[in-house]
Amino acid sequence: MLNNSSTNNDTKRSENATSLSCFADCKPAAFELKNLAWSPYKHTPLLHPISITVNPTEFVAVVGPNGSGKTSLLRCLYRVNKPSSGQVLMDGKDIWSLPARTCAQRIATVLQDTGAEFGLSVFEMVEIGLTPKSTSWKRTAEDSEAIESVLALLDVSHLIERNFNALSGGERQRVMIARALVQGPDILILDEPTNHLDIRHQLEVLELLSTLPCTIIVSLHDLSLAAAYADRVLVMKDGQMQGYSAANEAFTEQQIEHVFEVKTIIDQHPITRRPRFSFYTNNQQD
Ligand SMILES: Nc1ncnc2c1ncn2[C@@H]1O[C@H](COP(=O)(O)OP(=O)(O)OP(=O)(O)O)[C@@H](O)[C@H]1O
Repeated sequence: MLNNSSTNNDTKRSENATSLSCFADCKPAAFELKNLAWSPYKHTPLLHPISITVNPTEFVAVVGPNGSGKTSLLRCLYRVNKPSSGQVLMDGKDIWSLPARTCAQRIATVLQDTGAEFGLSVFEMVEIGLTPKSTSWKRTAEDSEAIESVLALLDVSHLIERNFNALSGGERQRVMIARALVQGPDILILDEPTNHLDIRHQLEVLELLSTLPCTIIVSLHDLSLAAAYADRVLVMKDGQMQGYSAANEAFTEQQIEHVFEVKTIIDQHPITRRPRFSFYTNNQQD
């Protein structure tokens, strides 16, 4: 977490960075959203002005109900949704003033619902992650080694020769995360990466992400995971920012009722000491 365990996080991150050669040149990016607003319509705003900063190596979780604007916001950050007003600055430069290739080299994404990919194998799918930074068409021994390392980290080495299209949803998701990691990005943006994962893999993936040396912005539906692994949490509702604070201060029972329209009891997990959420509806009260 941001305040009380930043030293532990830094140690874990640097240990992991040394074990992943693809992050050897990582220069974690700072992001600044300056009154960023977006809408596909002229007069109806979908994302209302948001101003936040994300520091290099920070892990930011974006949470909010369905339709609150999480994906729209992430699409602004990886240069797909052009702001209607305001700016997204990466290391002080407006991403729309930078060459697309620079953004593609520095930013890796893991998006929802990856479609069919022309019958490529798992190895070939992950190899695509090397494209933004590659200077030659020829695959080197280091490239193959990097691909094998990220597949091992995501627990999908055994699928290396399998057809990507024939994988389960959770297996595909882990392969797509491996593809983003092999790029060795300076900023990693993930849209609901734990959606198809079983509980063990949800925890393992979040734990892995929290050790990476790059800046991370991830949308999550699971508030426990956001509270457990993020440094800061951005809470969204109806396209508006409701709060942006350290993960251990991000959630209160009143705020969850306001944003998610459910009741909650928040206490402390007896083992991990992290916030534990027990949700219920009005109908479930005695
Ligand atoms: N290109 C678009 N054109 C029109 N409406 C859009 C477009 N993109 C998003 N929206 C609308 O903006 C709102 C926010 O959508 P968004 O996908 O950002 O929400 P979300 O918080 O990611 O939701 P979920 O949790 O369901 O994935 C929704 O009402 C959606 O229909």
